[in-house]
Amino acid sequence: MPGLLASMKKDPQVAQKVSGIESSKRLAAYTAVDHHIKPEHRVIGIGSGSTVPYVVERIVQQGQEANKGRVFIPTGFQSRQLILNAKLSVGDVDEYPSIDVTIDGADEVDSSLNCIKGGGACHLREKVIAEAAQTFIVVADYRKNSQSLCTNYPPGVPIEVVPFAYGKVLTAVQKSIGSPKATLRMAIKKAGPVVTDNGHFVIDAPFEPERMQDPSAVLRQIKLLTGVVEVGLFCNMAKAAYFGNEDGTVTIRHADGRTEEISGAQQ
Ligand SMILES: O=C(CO)[C@H](O)[C@H](O)COP(=O)(O)O
Repeated sequence: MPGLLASMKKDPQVAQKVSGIESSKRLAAYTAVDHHIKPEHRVIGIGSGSTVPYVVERIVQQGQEANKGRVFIPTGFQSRQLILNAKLSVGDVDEYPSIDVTIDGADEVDSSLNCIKGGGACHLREKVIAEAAQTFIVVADYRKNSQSLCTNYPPGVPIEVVPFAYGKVLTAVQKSIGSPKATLRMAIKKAGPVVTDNGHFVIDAPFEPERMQDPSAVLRQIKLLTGVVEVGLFCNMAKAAYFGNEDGTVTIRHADGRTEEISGAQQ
């Protein structure tokens, strides 16, 4: 899509909006790093997506001394490249099963901090790295801040499946789980389906927002289907979510129900 983005950016109004969204992502990421990546943290999980590069950028700004002796655990190919390009040390969760803090993006976050993740098809590793962390923090722009899941993210819930079982799982998701419009995610610059970093396919399952009043129940139902590897519903996992706003403020929602509006980090 780079051609489309380039032509959109030529329209001044669209260009302003795009750069507004980018600066909202950066604001959320910088503020979350300032609040949660402390000198004593040695093992840090790095998520995937377009907001996370700003997380790595801010961590690099903490300086070589702060990052000496730290190891960064990626959630997929993209975040591994980010870590390597930033000249930070990379590790894997099998060597470091206990992570101090993981910071990751999200596709949608509800008022209880339940998240839809997997827009980049990385949600299996993302969930492992989030679960391994003592503190899991979400960073996103204001568009992801929602009351109820499946309101602002039309593709719905990403479901990673083993390839040979996709037809059976897709039919079950459509007919038994209640997502009649669920589809197999197709690749854009490759003929055929998206293949994850783990060699699996992804089904995107939109649900009515009412169904998402209890996302844990939907998660349990989908996870019980044989052939499902992981579901992009992250329920009761995040300690806080940071949303960058267009006016330069950051909305922080905490797991205990508190919400703060603060000025974003100095850039
Ligand atoms: O879950 C993810 C990838 O699997 C991403 O964290 C999610 O898609 C958010 O990405 P972005 O920061 O580009 O909005």
